[in-house]
Amino acid sequence: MPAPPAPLLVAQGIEKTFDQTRALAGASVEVSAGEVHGLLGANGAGKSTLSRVISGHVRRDRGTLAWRGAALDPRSPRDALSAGIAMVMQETTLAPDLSVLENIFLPELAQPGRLRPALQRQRARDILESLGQHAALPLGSEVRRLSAAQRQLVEIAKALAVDATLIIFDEPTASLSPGEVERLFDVMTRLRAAGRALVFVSHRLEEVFAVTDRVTVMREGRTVGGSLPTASLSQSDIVRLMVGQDLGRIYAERPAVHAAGEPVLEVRHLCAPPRVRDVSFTLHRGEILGLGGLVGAGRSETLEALFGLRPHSGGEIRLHGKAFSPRRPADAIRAGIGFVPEDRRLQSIVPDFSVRENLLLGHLSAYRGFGLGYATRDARVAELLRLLGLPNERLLDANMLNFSGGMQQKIIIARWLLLDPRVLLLDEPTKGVDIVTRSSIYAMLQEVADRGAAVLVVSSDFEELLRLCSRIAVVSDGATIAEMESAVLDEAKLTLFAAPRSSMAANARLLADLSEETGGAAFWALRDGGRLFCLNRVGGTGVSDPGFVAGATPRFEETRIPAALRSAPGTFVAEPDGQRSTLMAQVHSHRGHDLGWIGLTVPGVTTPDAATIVRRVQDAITSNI
Ligand SMILES: Nc1ncnc2c1ncn2[C@@H]1O[C@H](COP(=O)(O)OP(=O)(O)OP(=O)(O)O)[C@@H](O)[C@H]1O
Repeated sequence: MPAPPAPLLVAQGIEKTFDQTRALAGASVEVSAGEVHGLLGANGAGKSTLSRVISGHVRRDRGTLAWRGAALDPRSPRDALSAGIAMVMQETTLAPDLSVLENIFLPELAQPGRLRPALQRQRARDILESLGQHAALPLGSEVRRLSAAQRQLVEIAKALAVDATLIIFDEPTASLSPGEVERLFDVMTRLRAAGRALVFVSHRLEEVFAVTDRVTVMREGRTVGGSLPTASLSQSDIVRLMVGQDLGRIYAERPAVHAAGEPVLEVRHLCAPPRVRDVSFTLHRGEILGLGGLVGAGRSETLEALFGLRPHSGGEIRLHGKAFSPRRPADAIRAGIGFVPEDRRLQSIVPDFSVRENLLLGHLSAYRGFGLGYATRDARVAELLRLLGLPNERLLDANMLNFSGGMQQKIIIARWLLLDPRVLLLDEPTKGVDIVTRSSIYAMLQEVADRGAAVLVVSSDFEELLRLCSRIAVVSDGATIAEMESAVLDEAKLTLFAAPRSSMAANARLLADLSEETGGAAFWALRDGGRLFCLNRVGGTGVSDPGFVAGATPRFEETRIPAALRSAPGTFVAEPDGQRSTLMAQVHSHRGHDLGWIGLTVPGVTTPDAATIVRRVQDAITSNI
């Protein structure tokens, strides 16, 4: 990479204290045009505060800011915006009732002399075009109807409408699924190529390596490594800078073959409108089961229905073999179910309460005084302190807000552990949590499962699902479409299963058309080492396995590996029976994920035409996923 040009922004020795908390104690960062600069650090290191100082949301106490070589002193976000600095926050600041277009041009700065609506529309289209996202946003749609990823795109377009040169992204990937993350990275890469400077805050180190050019690492409010080229660093270099010590393995070793205990929670065809249509899975004693899928697929709503927060209108839930229909959370808690929701701040913590009070909250709501005796309870609290890595019992009386997001999350999980739950439901348990805390949360969950609880984890982080969970059930558009051992899955296969129903149905139709045109049998298969799993097979008579079309669970069956795949992929190869030949062609998603193979078995001798048709289907599938 060529040496970056003179820095656009230089922040030096920034200090900031909130009440008692010293958030920044000498933080510095330099950002140049045309780079993606990672801002890293453990929870509470001061990344957000530094970002907010630069973008005018927070006033610094001490230190200097320079922008294009001149002193900068933003007193408000508007000041920073007029200099060309914008921030895309974790919680978007959009007006939900206004349209996409109205939001993009909401800042007065974006409307010099007030652009006429037609011009606004054209300008918004140009901006989205420059991001390669012209089709991604309906300009007239109300922002409340958009997905998290679309709202983020509106924020970016809003920054570009005022021609921001520096855009700070504060944990932009926390609520996105892998495909959406890649799309965001594509947008960021285009912004960088256009000469803009980007600051990227993230706890996911694989993302940092994927998208940043340089990184600045913070610890306890200070910069401990400034503008280091990402390519010169390893993951352990970064962790060492972040926490001052090495971190062992992040994920505990999963047993290769899961010895499942008896079923604890059996969910059959659960329907909980509007999102959950047909969710089925079985959760066993002592296992960690993942519920994977895209944001909006209905996973959180499934957990809410199981915890009595959302009524279900159909299907069956069985707990320890008995029908279970919770009407309110207290029903679920009494039945031994704990729930860690996605939004810590809104749904979980009581900010003004102490850690002790927050810990005991589940206990109180479940038992109203008839639970554990004081002595037992205090002994359990002491044990939990050890599990939490809290050094000092006095911290129990500290206010919850004194702790970083990661520590708050551990306290919320511990709240449920105090009740010895038989089932623990967790929604995105490591969202916004740094790598060190994440690793201790994984260890906590493993310990809970080892003690015999059944753990159900919703996560959009596919790597986390694959490494933490022994099995994964994938939900797509409100229905489970696969439930299998993590060992036979990888990120690409999860991506394939999680794809929206509409694109999978379109793919099944493509296979059906292929069968019809060639008079053969088309199928889609995934290779796993020496085995081939057939996903859906479409025979000459039409769709024989209607899985993806009808919304039923597709059979995911092991099949023999055709000669075509063993000897010459991409060409027709005669089958051993001498009657048929098969062609196997690899399919990728448009983002390059390996999606396995499509195969076509045709009677007799083949014509080159069939191969051309296969290629057409292959391309069509690629653009669908
Ligand atoms: N408005 C505020 N009032 C009081 N304390 C605050 C405020 N904002 C931040 N802090 C505290 O300042 C410290 C640094 O917080 P900051 O959010 O900047 O860290 P961070 O590195 O962005 O953390 P995370 O990765 O968890 O987002 C933390 O101890 C936090 O509790």
